[in-house]
Amino acid sequence: MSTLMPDIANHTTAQTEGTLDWVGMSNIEMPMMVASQGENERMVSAFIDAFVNLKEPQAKGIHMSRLYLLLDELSTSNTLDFQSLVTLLDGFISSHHDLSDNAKVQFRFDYHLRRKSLISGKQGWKAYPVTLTGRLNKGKVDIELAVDVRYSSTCPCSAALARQLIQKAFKAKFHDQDADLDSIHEWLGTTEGIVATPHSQRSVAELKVKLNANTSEFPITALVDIIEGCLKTPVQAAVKREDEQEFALLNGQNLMFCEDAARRLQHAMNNTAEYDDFWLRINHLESLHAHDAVSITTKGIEGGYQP
Ligand SMILES: Nc1nc2c(ncn2[C@@H]2O[C@H](COP(=O)(O)OP(=O)(O)OP(=O)(O)O)[C@@H](O)[C@H]2O)c(=O)[nH]1
Repeated sequence: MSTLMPDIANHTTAQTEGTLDWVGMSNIEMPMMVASQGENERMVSAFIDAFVNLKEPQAKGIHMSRLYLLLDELSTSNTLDFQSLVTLLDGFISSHHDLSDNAKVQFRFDYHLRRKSLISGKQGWKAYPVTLTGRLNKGKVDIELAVDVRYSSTCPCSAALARQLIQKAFKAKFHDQDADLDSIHEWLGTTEGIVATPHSQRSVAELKVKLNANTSEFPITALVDIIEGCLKTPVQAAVKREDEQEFALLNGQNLMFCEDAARRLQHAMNNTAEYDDFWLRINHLESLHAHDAVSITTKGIEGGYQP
């Protein structure tokens, strides 16, 4: 059947000759079974980019269907883990012999985890955006895992300014009185007492790590735990009032600029030996400004991630 059909990719030459760095498909939607350390294998709905280079200047084009069908095979008959990702990249290149010697693939999906409330013992789902990227460049495999974690950050400068206003209001109210404990206590529970509150904002920590060849399942939960453990104020799922009060306390005790958050995460990652390299970006989606406060850093190894 297919011999009767014109085969442009095989039987014509390029209108204009030239090699291309990447050719492929973007935003392919497929379910994928993902293997993540400590979790049962889980189906996710992935958006996939698949590319090979075109090293033959006269060839009309690559064979998109071959990349697609290799992804489809992974989706229907296999699990996405470190080894199957490497095999997929090998398949991209071996299905394009003479045309390609580099390949890359990226899977973007939300990975859901059950997370506990702070105090009440309730649980709820949180969705973590995950990006898995594999590259096979001149025979060298490079597998990278990235995860975004949302959290709350309260501005230390704003908190200090608010405290100053509270002190001022206190002096104005009680300067000419012998303050008794009960009336101060009552006054502190009013908006005249706590006359100002610091601004805080929803914030996003983006963390990318290079996985080494000993990896099998992806360490998604481990990365989320590192980020949430060091920043202390991740956004919550199920929240009762006691959880909200604890969250307010955690915010008050973890005042941070974007520099503070980046240094905390940098410190935590430097104390973790498992990853060959890391890159992180902290985004504070300011409520004081209409723009974001951002800090970026890396492990700082030679030939590694660039900030
Ligand atoms: N290379 C290329 N293919 C495209 C593009 N847009 C759509 N296609 C289509 O992708 C389809 C699949 O291409 P191939 O993989 O070469 O399909 P095929 O010839 O049936 O498959 P093989 O026999 O394995 O080569 C073709 O129908 C192309 O027309 C494009 O921009 N570039």
